[in-house]
Amino acid sequence: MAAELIDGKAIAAKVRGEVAEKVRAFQAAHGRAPGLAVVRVGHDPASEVYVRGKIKASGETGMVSEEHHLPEDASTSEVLAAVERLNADPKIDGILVQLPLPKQVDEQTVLDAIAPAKDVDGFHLINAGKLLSGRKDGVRACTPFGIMRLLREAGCDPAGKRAVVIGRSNIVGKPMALLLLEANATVTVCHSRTRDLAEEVARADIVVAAIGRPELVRGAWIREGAYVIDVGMNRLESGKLVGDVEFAAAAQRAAAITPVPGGVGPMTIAMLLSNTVDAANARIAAK
Ligand SMILES: Nc1nc2c(c(=O)[nH]1)N[C@@H](CN(C=O)c1ccc(C(=O)N[C@@H](CCC(=O)O)C(=O)O)cc1)CN2
Ligand SMILES: [Mg+2]
Repeated sequence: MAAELIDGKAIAAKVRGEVAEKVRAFQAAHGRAPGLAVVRVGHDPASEVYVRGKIKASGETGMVSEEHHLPEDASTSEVLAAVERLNADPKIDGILVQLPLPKQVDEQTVLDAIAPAKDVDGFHLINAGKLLSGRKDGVRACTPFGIMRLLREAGCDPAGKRAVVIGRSNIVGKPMALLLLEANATVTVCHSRTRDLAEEVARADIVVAAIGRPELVRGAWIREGAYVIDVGMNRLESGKLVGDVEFAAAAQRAAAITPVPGGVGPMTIAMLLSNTVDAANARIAAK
């Protein structure tokens, strides 16, 4: 393997250390720890694991966290009522609603009900709009924000580079493209209808794959010396977890690449904690 491995686990541990330092300072100044509330609806097994990870990691930084679990058949109004209670709770600085939600729940209505100042996932329309309009005071979505940190730690300055983002979801692809643009990259967003994905990828100095198709991005497409970030998490029938990039072949050509697992995933949780302590400080400053 020629490429440097971008170790998301190690970088996430470093971010958590920085967050713990900020939590100590917050506690000393305000006599309480920042508070995070996680709303989980139903019994999605992966969500159970991720939420447990979020609660555990927040506790390890010294934050206070609580999980609010609603039944599988909860209505949009019931989820909204839980969010409203948390919006009004002065001990809570950050709220997130774990996705996906059961199909009867209107996801965007729920996300837009979270007070923007407590929206530590950065999915509220106001925070998405602030990112779009170049405002620095909004909350940035955790996965793309974590990827910007991974690139920085790998020594990649996106300014002037060609970046290709594969995937156009609201939680990864679109905010990723905007963060790369903010960092002065020349950004192309590709998706399932892109005519020649191989050609687009071959031109890219930075590739962010977030399309959810196992090993769609072939190693031979990667430009020599590119930075490759794999957001994909695809569980094969064999039980093996693979990304959206053909890892071994891509690593022969890339300058640096993230593994799956142990790349982007751990950063999502670390950046959530970072957003929460920042939200706690911003709420105090706004009083
Ligand atoms: N409200 C939110 N919902 C969801 C988000 C989100 O950011 N906010 N992102 C994903 C799930 N997610 C966090 O919530 C998440 C996914 C994966 C990982 C992770 O560390 N993955 C491991 C591999 C895990 C495995 O073996 O299955 C890794 O990549 O190393 C962390 C967080 C959707 N929902
Ligand atoms: Mg729905």
